[in-house]
Amino acid sequence: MAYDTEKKVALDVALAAAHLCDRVRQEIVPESIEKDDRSPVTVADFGSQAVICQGLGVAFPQDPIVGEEDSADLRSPERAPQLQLVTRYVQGTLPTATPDTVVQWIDRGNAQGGDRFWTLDPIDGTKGFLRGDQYAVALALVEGGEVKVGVLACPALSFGSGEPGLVFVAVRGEGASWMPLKGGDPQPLQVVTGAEADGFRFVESVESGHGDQTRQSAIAQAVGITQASIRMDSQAKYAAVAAGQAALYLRLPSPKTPDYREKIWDHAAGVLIIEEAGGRVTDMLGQPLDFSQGSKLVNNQGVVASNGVIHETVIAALQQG
Ligand SMILES: Nc1ncnc2c1ncn2[C@@H]1O[C@H](COP(=O)(O)OS(=O)(=O)O)[C@@H](OP(=O)(O)O)[C@H]1O
Ligand SMILES: [Mg+2]
Ligand SMILES: [Mg+2]
Ligand SMILES: [Mg+2]
Repeated sequence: MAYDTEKKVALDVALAAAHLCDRVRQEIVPESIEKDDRSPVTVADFGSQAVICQGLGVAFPQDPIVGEEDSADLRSPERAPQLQLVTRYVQGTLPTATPDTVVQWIDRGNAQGGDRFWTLDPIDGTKGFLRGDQYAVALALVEGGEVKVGVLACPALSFGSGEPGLVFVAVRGEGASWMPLKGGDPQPLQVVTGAEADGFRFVESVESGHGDQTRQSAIAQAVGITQASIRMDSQAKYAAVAAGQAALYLRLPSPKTPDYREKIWDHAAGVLIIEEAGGRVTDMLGQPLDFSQGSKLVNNQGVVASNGVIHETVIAALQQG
């Protein structure tokens, strides 16, 4: 099968990183460091990026990695205690890790892209991680501008009464599946198509600054979704649509940051998982997301991810107002 090795390696490294994040949250109250853009990062974000970049570097030494984090925020002398703590957690997976190797591994994620590259969000939804809510380790392989492999590990996510901890994986053309993080048989993922729109739910961010919740509710109502939204952090929202828990994920530009361009690592894995589960993902104009322009989706604004069936109706509603 195509991309068999990539899929296996991506799953292995994402699972190792997800266990690291889970351990951090079980064992300490992670402190957040403020980055230059004032967004938070934690020892778990750095540890997750180190573990994944180390593993990808061994398996695919030629592949660039476009990752969210950068070790510059850890290298200053006053951050030495945090770097020690990151190193201790990385040693849980890679016993020979030292502060020096950890920063080198993290900085493998500083690449710009290319024809074939990986994109990594070591913790998507850091605010959710800090709050004790949803977060995801998100890893995707992009080739020729197309996402080919996507993995989302969601340590806090469960369906119904199941135990928390799920992983989602897709390979282009080969479908999408999920399994428990602790192991088990893969189960196919399929978007919801059967019900009438008034039985559908939609998902949106917890953080009001990452979208336009007023407009998102209005659009959902315009397409016949009458129930309140499910608010969830991270690309767990994509997983919810792929698994049929919701029919629609809306992420419209926030009125506070109207010119914001989405980062590729916030979407690549989730997009493929929904597409391979039978759904559709575009920007708010109905155009495909363009992953060939570096670290940002410069050619797109807003994200509409759906079960496919309602997609055109949603885009038409957006064009009306
Ligand atoms: N203004 C604005 N508009 C849209 N998106 C933004 C914005 N600012 C930040 N971000 C990105 O949001 C990522 C988390 O998105 P979520 O949908 O998970 O939001 S939330 O977790 O509910 O807060 C978050 O990813 P992480 O940093 O990995 O958590 C950011 O990349
Ligand atoms: Mg993110
Ligand atoms: Mg992140
Ligand atoms: Mg972040």
